Amino acid sequence: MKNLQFHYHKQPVLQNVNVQIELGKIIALVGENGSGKSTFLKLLANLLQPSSGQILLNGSETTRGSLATIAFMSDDQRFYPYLTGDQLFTFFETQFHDFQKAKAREMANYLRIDLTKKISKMSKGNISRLKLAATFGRDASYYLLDEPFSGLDPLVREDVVKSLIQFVDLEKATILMSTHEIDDVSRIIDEIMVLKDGKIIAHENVDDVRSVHGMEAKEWFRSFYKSKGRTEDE
Ligand SMILES: Nc1ncnc2c1ncn2[C@@H]1O[C@H](COP(=O)(O)OP(=O)(O)OP(=O)(O)O)[C@@H](O)[C@H]1O
Repeated sequence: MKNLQFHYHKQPVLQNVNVQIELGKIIALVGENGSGKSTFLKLLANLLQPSSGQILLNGSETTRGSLATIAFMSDDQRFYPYLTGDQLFTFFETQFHDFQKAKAREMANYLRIDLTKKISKMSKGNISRLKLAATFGRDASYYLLDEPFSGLDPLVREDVVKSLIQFVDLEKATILMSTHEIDDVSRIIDEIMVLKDGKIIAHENVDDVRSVHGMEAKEWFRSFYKSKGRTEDE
């Protein structure tokens, strides 16, 4: 991303965002409510257009065509309510050439989802799990996940986090996920990106955080965010 800006009507939401996302990484996108995480992911997924600046994928600007390499999981809970899980997978097969029903079913099975049930009758946590199986059923290069753990209880989150590693070829793909649950993902992430008031205020490699600051990602994030808040408020 080069000098990316985004406004909703006249309200600036993202300002001067310059980041580079490499393949083969798991990245946590963190920041408080309203900091712009969903907007950022939607811009990357080409679902919103930047007000100015550029999003480059392998050196070229993203287009509708490049969506083929990007699998986006939204945090919208109103998700195809009239379909069953199985029908959803059949629909996804018609929408995405890289969708593999067998892979999606395997992940759904691992996450213990009843695919014969209508989505409108599923709990919030089960809808999140189904959305994950549908997203990772695709063979994409970039998986953009908006709050993938919303509605999941802590025990299930552990399984979900494990499945991320199991069902993605991390030699070839990147997972960028917004989360409020940094504790859950701190064991698997390579990088942490911090958004505050529409600006990326840090983008750190977790190994560097350990070696330079002598802290785990979650401790570093807490102390960093607090100190940033104080400096800006003063
Ligand atoms: N459709 C919209 N129209 C107008 N403003 C919007 C719209 N969607 C989001 N916003 C505003 O953009 C800003 C960033 O919202 P966004 O949803 O990207 O933040 P977020 O970090 O994902 O928040 P949360 O953690 O609560 O999901 C907020 O001020 C929000 O009110």
